[in-house]
Amino acid sequence: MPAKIIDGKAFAATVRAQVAEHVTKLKDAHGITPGLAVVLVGEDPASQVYVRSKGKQTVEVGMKSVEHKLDAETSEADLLKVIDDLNNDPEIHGILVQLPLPKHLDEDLVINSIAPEKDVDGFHISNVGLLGTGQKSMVPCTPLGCLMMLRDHHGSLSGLDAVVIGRSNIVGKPMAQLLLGDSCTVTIAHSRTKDLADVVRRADIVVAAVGRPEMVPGDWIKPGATVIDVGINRLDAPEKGDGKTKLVGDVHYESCAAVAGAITPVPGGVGPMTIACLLANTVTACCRANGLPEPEGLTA
Ligand SMILES: Nc1nc2c(c(=O)[nH]1)N[C@@H](CN(C=O)c1ccc(C(=O)N[C@@H](CCC(=O)O)C(=O)O)cc1)CN2
Repeated sequence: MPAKIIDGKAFAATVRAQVAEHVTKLKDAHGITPGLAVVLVGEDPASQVYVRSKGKQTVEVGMKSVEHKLDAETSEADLLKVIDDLNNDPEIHGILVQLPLPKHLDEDLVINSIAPEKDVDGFHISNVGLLGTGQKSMVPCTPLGCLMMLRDHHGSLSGLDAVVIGRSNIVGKPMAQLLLGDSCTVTIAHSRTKDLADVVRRADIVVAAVGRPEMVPGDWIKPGATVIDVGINRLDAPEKGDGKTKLVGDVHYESCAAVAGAITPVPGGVGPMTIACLLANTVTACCRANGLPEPEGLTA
């Protein structure tokens, strides 16, 4: 039987609708409008697209959107000043600094200068520690989106064998923590893992987040397993015409879909969930800041 395609685009639309509903309640019952500030340093083309999309979707769900676009040579001191002002702005409940940053800026220092309660990316060391110890935190958006899709597909994840391929701070490590929190047996695999194919073959859930185009072939996948593809790799596609490109994930879609029970496509899988979860995190941060109940089902 062919794999079920987990439609991240449609799922993200339902998350945004839930966010919009909660935003309306916050405005009507409490006169509060959640506010999200996005900071972009430099002109990376992909980052510009993502930041534009974040601003547009923030407004669409009824929240306040603020964008700070700084030039590529911005000094660390100037960037930290922007963040400090946002930390102290009562109308801003969420702050995100788009990554990657230009090389001269210290990413850890910048992220850790965001007030942890406004860190809607969940990258601040305090949030990392809280998540790692099973306490209430802000949860990184991409892994949160993956978790939502997995819970929706499986119901309970308890006792399932999960392999996360990739050990980044943004996806691999928090994804593993979230799966552990849902009582999976978790393995984090990476470029030095021995017998990677055999490790992956044991998994009921495979999350591929290595950033290597189509690295996981179908014969690594256990029949019926769920495959979550976090990779977004742009490749040349001469077959589509001169100068054309295509997006592929970290798994070889056709061969994996032939064996898996369920799979996320690229594009239209995990990617759209990243921004939907950013909006969800902003509402959550706003509720926490105002001592109000958080929306159900939008956090880990
Ligand atoms: N501060 C952050 N920086 C970055 C993050 C992040 O979560 N926080 N993640 C990525 C980029 N990203 C959001 O910022 C992001 C990536 C991809 C998508 C998406 O919807 N992708 C589409 C395809 C888009 C295309 O055509 O290129 C899809 O997969 O369907 C949304 C957000 C790095 N930086």
